[in-house]
Amino acid sequence: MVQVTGLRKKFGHRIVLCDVNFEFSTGEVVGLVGPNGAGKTTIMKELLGLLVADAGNVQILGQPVSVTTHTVVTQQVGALIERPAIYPFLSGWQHLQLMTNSVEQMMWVVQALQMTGYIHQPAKRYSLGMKQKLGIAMALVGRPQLVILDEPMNGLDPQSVKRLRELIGQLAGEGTTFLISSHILSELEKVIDTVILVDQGQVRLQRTMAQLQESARQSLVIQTTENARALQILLQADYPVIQRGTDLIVTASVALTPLLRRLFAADVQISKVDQQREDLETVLLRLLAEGKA
Ligand SMILES: Nc1ncnc2c1ncn2[C@@H]1O[C@H](COP(=O)(O)OP(=O)(O)OP(=O)(O)O)[C@@H](O)[C@H]1O
Repeated sequence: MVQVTGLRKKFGHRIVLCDVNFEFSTGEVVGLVGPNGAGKTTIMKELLGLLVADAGNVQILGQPVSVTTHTVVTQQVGALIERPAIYPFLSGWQHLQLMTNSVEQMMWVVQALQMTGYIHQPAKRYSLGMKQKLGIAMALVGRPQLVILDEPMNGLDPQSVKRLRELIGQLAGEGTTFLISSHILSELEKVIDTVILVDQGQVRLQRTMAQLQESARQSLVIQTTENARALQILLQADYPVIQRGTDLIVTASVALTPLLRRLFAADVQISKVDQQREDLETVLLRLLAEGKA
């Protein structure tokens, strides 16, 4: 669906993208993540042919994209980059009419994003979240094959975030491909299949969620009535254990029974045992730090 090779971009003397390469397939939901200023929005703008590239190629559905060649973008791609472009005196409905002739599709998206109550009001009366939903609706209403969303959860209430997540899942199930940037990794990880991590204008890693889950470290959280003694027993037995507040954390995947047996043998009372797995944010931060090291 999307293929990016050797993409480079400078703003003045500042290198913002240096040799960006990635690709993904039809039906994938791809998360584009990275620190502030990493280059995510610049990559999205390059994909849409909105910025001149200094070098490299972008192809969508096998067709080249640049500032002068973007037929495939106008026909097959829906996008919301930074803030939605909204005309204050037009209603939400009139904005949707700019994107499609299909009343059926307009009704579908208004209902799906729960915008029925205000869709006929002038957009100047919309709140930040209402404008954001309109921007998302405009990206989706033409039922494009590829949808590019830059921080789509910005300004949305929890119910709308959930609704958007369900909608992305439903459309992806029907074959729509998504590229979504977000800093809310806890939300993003619920919907994406693949992560592309960008830092300082380079792709640091591209992994499927299944691969990341495999590399997520497990830890064991234990609470006892005598943490100091329990800590000593576990350290003596060479367990990698630290104390954090009232928790003892064993920072590796270990067999539970022998560990508990040691504590029972010393008459330590255990009040909680919990297996935890690193979330997406922790795994990515760790992989990024390991890569830099
Ligand atoms: N029009 C521009 N002129 C000059 N510098 C720019 C311009 N647009 C972006 N930059 C710079 O390019 C770098 C990458 O910006 P970009 O917006 O792509 O980052 P980002 O990963 O989307 O960040 P954020 O998560 O904060 O949105 C930043 O250092 C930014 O200051």
